[in-house]
Formats: sequence, C-alpha cells, structure tokens
Amino acid sequence: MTSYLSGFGNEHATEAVAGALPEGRNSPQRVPYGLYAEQLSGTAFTAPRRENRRSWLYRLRPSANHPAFRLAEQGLLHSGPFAEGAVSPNRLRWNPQPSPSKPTDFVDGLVTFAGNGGPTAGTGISIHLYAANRSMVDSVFFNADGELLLVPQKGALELFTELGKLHLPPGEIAVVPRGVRFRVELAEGDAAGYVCENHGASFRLPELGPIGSNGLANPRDFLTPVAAFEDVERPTRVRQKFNGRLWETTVDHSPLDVVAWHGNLAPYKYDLARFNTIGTVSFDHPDPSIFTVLTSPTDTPGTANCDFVIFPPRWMVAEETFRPPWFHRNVMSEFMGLIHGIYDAKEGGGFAPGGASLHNCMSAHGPDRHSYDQAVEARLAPHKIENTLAFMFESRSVIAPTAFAMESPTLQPDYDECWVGFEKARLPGAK
Ligand SMILES: O=C(O)Cc1cc(O)ccc1O
Ligand SMILES: [Fe+2]
Repeated sequence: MTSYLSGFGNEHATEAVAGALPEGRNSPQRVPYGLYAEQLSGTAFTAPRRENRRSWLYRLRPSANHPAFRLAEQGLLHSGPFAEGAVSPNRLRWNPQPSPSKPTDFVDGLVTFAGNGGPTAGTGISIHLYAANRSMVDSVFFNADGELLLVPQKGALELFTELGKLHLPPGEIAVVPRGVRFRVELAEGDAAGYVCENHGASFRLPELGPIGSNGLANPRDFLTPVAAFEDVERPTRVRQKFNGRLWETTVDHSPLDVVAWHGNLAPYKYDLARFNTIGTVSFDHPDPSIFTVLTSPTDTPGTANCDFVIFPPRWMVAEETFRPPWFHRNVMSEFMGLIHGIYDAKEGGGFAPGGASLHNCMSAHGPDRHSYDQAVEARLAPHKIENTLAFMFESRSVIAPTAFAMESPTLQPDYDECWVGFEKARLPGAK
C-alpha cells in the first residue's frame, strides 16, 4: 500500500522511522540515529518565498558519497539545442511507437521526439516518449536538466523515489523534481507513455482569474508520497542526465535511503479524472487554456514555457455552435498525445492512443474533414464526450522534432490529407 500526503506545493514533514525527523531545526549537530541531513534546492536560495522550493532529506549516507560519473551509452535520449537543420513547418503526426524487442527499462526506453530551449539555457522543454518491458533493477536515475512530467499511456508504473513511492497508472500524471533519484518498476507488464522534461520554471497550478477560488485541478488532489526507504547494500547503477548527456556511476548501496524528509520540493502525482472541467454553457468553443492542469510560466505573463492541457470526458451543450476545436493558427506551438479513446477534432482516424502530433507556431490546423462534416450536421442536443483522454504540451517557442522523429517510419506521410476536400463556400451570386 502506498500512502500519500495531499496538497499542491505544500510544506510536508514525513518520517518512515519514528523519531528520525529532527525537531525545531533543519541541521542539528547530531541528527537522530546518525542520519545525514542534506538540503535539496529546486530554486535559487534567494528565490521569492512563493517560488522557493527546497526540502531537507535525512538519509543513511550522504549522497555526496559516490565515485565520479562517466559518460554512459546515450541511446536516443537528448535535449536542446534542437537546431538539427531546417525545422519543418508542416503539420506532423506519428503512429504509436513499436514496443521494444530487447529488454528495455524506463531509461533505456526514452526516445527524444521534439523540444525547444535546453538545459544550458534553462528554458524550454524536451519531449520524450518511453516504451519499457522491464523494471529497473539495482539501478536509479535522476535528471539534472529539469523536472520530469510523466504521462503514462500503457501500463502502470511504480516510482520508488528518494522521497517515497508513487503508484502511477495511465490516467494519472506525476512530476519528479530535478535531481530526485528514482527507480521505475513496471506494475503490470509493458509500459509506454510520454515525458515532458521541463527546463524552465517549475510547473504550478494556473491562475483561476474570474473562475474564482475553485476549479480546474484542485490543489488537494495532488499527492506526494510519505517517506519510504530501502536499506540495500548491493552495487547500484546511478544514471543521470546532465546538460543533455547521460552519465553513470556505481555506488555500493541503494541511494533510495532517505528515512525522513520535510519541505516543499517533492514528487507528486495527480489523477486526471479529478480535473474539474469547465466549459461553455452558452455558445462558442472556449480556448483550450480552460483545460490547463499545470503551467510553467516565463517572464511574460500568460505566455507559458509550457502549459500541460488535457481534453477529458465532458459535456458539450453549446447552442448554435461548431462544437469541436475550430480551425486555427496559433503563435504557441502544440505537441499532442492521446492516452485513450478518440479526440474530437480527429474523428476521421489516424490519431491513435500512444501516437503524437505536432502543430508548430502558425501552422494551420483544426478538425479533420470527417469531424468537420459531423459537427456541422449534428443536432445540437446536450452530448457527453466519453471514454477519451488527450493532452497537449503547448509552448511559446517552436517545438523542433528530432531527426529520429522525422525519420521514424511511424511518421505519417499523408497527414495533410485529413484537411483536403473541403467544399468551397458559396457566396450569393458567385458561379
Ligand atoms: O489543435 C488542437 O487540437 C488543440 C486545441 C484544442 C482546442 O479545443 C482549441 C484549440 C486547440 O489548439
Ligand atoms: Fe491547436
């Protein structure tokens, strides 16, 4: 059984062994049981209080006790700069990635698909897909390049992090802060999903403006694990992603040895089914920002480094309205994935669970012809869109696909076709 603490960004205090957490100070001369105190800083020491994220960890051994890291086999994982020649302005869509044929754990199975900015600049996102068929064994990973937003699509994951355990089935998401070591075990066979690696300001809940003090993702539904540790003295592989490259070393024990911790920098998970979806009760299709779960802001108000947006089941009641997503061209760049079901702008097929699409800055897109035809013909009774869950990573900067993604046999050569064949509008008196 996994236990959680509730509330987004809260100050938590938790101990796996009674008496392990020092009282009244962070770093006493002698920590209970001889544990080692260590501060994990997710923001600059001097970041404003409302931004500041740090936790104090009390562990069996200091994490500084490790040999040097050496470059590891990189696989298909990397991050910006993403300037791999000309970036295609075309609408792009991919079929789901094939399952791995060799034994592949979560880290081996990460493939970078697209991104912008990079870890050196501390802005932007890297978008990875993962497909794994075995648990990590005597092996942990951490990402020095940004926090990781995990969006499982197939197969539940068990995340054993330094700060505790998270059970993560498809339909839920998790965020693992920069630097936190974790192991990914497969809870129910093969696993696949999406990862947004956030190099910029950490994800937070969006402002609610006139919506008021409740709605969208409610803070109390974000769950952080209670402290859990393992006391294992076996050689353990530690891999990290640092400045775009994978590095590794081996330590003689499990680094998941944090017995107690307190603070506001910790992994968390959220069940997307808890999202309080808000939409029109009169007319017109609102901007999808109404579905923002988490946002990573930039210095420009309202213009995100990354918005994580979902398209969950919901009632459609708009009158005299074209109900699906409209045709549009957006200054923001849009990467989409599908967890299950059918997305209401792509009812003509081709956007499959586990697949992906990319509509970059100013690329014209919207409902495919089939969705369009259905929507203009529909009798507009209240209708529930059910059994579906799509999402979007939306970013202020161009999202460049990697060479791997552009050369992948899963790239659909005929995506443009879904917008072909629209009948020309008929003006009065025109031929
Ligand atoms: O392109 C998409 O499918 C995502 C999207 C959905 C929507 O409801 C409105 C705008 C938008 O970009
Ligand atoms: Fe769009």
